[in-house]
Amino acid sequence: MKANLVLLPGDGIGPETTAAAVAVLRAIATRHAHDFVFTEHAIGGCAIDATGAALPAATRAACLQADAVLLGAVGGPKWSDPATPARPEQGLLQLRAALGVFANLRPVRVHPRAAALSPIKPERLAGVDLLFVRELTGGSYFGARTRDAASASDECRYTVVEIERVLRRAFDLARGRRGRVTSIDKANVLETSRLWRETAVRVAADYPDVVLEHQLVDSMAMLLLTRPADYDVLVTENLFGDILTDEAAVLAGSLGLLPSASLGDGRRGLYEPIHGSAPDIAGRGVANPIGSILSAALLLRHSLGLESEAREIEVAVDAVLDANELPRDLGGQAGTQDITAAVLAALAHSHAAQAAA
Ligand SMILES: NC(=O)C1=CN([C@@H]2O[C@H](COP(=O)(O)OP(=O)(O)OC[C@H]3O[C@@H](n4cnc5c(N)ncnc54)[C@H](O)[C@@H]3O)[C@@H](O)[C@H]2O)C=CC1
Ligand SMILES: CC(C)CC(=O)C(=O)O
Ligand SMILES: [Mg+2]
Repeated sequence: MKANLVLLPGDGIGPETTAAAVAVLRAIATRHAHDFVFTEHAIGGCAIDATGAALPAATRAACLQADAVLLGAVGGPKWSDPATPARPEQGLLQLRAALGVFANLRPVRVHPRAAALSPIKPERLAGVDLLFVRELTGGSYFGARTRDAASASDECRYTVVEIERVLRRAFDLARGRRGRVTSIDKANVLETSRLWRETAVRVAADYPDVVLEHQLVDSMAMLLLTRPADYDVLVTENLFGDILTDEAAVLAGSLGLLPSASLGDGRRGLYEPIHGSAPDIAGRGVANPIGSILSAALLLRHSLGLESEAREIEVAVDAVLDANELPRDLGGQAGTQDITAAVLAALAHSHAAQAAA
């Protein structure tokens, strides 16, 4: 298969973790005779430095032409001064909107090796297999902002169309899983959440085979850590999903492990680990690349339809953790390149085993 893949390494650890994911994609391409053409573009702080814009026109145009986009992370202290007019994070929001990727899938699985390092009791982690579906192009990240000397505001606005399409995506995904959707809102206070809940009830009528429950976001934040195995698909608005998924990383053992796929109506997607640019460890070769590598697996699955290649990567990552080859955020000594080399070795091992069979 020929595929045009745009790489946006971005800032901080983004270039380090993206290089790891690209090495894995190249290995998969070689093994399966796929023709993946990689083109790199700037986004975020590095793009501001180079062009003055967080999402340069050339980057935007390339992404709109791509089969899929793989992003590292954006942002960092250099561009965080409140007086800075261009924000790296704004470039990412603009890209998500331009691509129309309204559904951000964030799977959370708990590998036993990582679970042993989680602060959560092991018996609570048994069987945890979550899929967050976070609304990605609406809500307070995209509402009008105001600021004067004495006050500031961020509008949170949702249309029925925006809510319904992401809920339908969650219900569709639940059908291929354990058939349970938990819709998370703050309907006891927020009008957007009341609209969200009403819409969820209406959409659920079209999915009699899927069980819908509602959960208020504050208690959900607690239940996620106390009863994580009780949940299947969790769907929520942009801000709540951003926060709850970083919290869910505690279940998995580290923020560095979790991937994401951002999808719209078509096959083109934006793939990125859920973590940020981690300026505290950038440039030291210690970032955990697994979130990026697993995002590459999601790219193969969702944008290119290469399910078995995606599974190969996921199995290889599991094999590395099984072998106790752990990055520093999981208490080990392995650097970014060590983990990358270990995943490539696990892939080569499985390819050799397949060839011998
Ligand atoms: N998608 C994106 O591009 C995102 C960008 N950001 C930006 O990143 C910058 C830093 O934000 P923070 O709040 O510090 O969040 P962060 O996710 O970058 O880091 C939080 C903590 O997790 C650690 N961490 C994150 N990824 C890791 C990895 N792969 N391996 C090992 N440790 C890892 C970091 O070292 C840090 O201690 C900010 O400018 C923020 O706006 C934050 C989240 C998402
Ligand atoms: C715009 C991003 C920095 C927001 C974020 O933290 C995320 O999408 O995970
Ligand atoms: Mg986040």
